[in-house]
Amino acid sequence: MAHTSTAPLTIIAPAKLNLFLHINGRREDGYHELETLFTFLEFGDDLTFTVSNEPDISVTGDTNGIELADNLIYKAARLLQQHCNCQQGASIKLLKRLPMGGGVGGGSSDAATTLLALNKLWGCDLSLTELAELGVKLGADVPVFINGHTAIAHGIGEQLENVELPQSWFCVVHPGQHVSTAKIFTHPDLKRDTPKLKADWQTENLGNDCEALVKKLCPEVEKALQWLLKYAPSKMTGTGACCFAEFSTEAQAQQVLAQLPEKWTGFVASSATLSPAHTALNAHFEMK
Ligand SMILES: C[C@@](CO)(OP(=O)(O)O)[C@H](O)COP(=O)(O)OP(=O)(O)OC[C@H]1O[C@@H](n2ccc(N)nc2=O)[C@H](O)[C@@H]1O
Ligand SMILES: Nc1ncnc2c1ncn2[C@@H]1O[C@H](COP(=O)(O)OP(=O)(O)O)[C@@H](O)[C@H]1O
Repeated sequence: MAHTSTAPLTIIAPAKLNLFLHINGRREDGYHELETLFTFLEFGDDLTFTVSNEPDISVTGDTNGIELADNLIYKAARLLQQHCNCQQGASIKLLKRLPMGGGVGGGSSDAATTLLALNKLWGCDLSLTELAELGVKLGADVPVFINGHTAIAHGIGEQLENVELPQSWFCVVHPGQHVSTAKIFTHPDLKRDTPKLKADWQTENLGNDCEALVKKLCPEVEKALQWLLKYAPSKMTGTGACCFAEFSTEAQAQQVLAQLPEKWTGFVASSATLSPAHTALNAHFEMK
């Protein structure tokens, strides 16, 4: 049944990190075969949904110059509305914390949180599998945010194998450069020939196949990786530009963040096995 209250509901769109990212090959359609370990962070954008009985959809707040029709939040809402022939609409307000084009999946996470929240609020009642099938039309990263569990992704990122990892703390640094995912994936120098994982893989020794190319194209990424390396092993997430280091306590991660050069921004957050968006939605709808 549709949610009848029009009270605003705020749900997080969490960041993700790729704890490793291997590229195993390139398909004929240009997409790449990947193996990558996704974890969620307890840090992200906030989306506030107010449902209405008119079919209009608006997105306000920190839209950062993105046209409404291009905003992944708007695209996700329209896709669900059309798919379910839903007569209701929504106004959605965005509080942006995640750097755009930063490799922490902000746009994909915003899209996934929109699908998850409106599915409940409009009473569409699609399963997570159905939502993920809709979501992949918006981006290869959307299904992992719909699935909502720490996972290794195979295929182009849409085939998910849930895994359990101990909780860690991450210091994430954004070295101020925007990296276009499409530019990295179309670059002739990208490493695309890593063999598939063996059964006994260990996270610690696995890297990011985009890192060498992005370091060459974006010197600030190389500098951020070197800076973090003074404190702990450092890696880049996704196609960059954010870099991160892992710690066992919050205090250790905060100590590193406190030293961050002023020209960069960063944050500290713990990992979460279950996506904080799912946790928030489950808590809200169980209380109803
Ligand atoms: C590689 C990752 C790792 O998380 O990079 P980040 O974007 O997070 O940095 C993602 O899977 C990206 O997912 P997403 O950002 O949703 O990708 P899309 O919008 O579908 O595609 C952006 C561009 O990347 C290319 N692309 C994407 C995924 C993939 N497996 N192979 C590709 O070649 C597509 O050809 C497209 O030109
Ligand atoms: N709501 C949104 N938030 C962020 N980016 C968006 C959004 N809607 C569309 N985009 C577009 O998607 C691109 C990739 O965004 P993002 O997901 O932040 O990057 P990444 O996948 O590298 O983390 C942005 O450069 C922007 O043009």
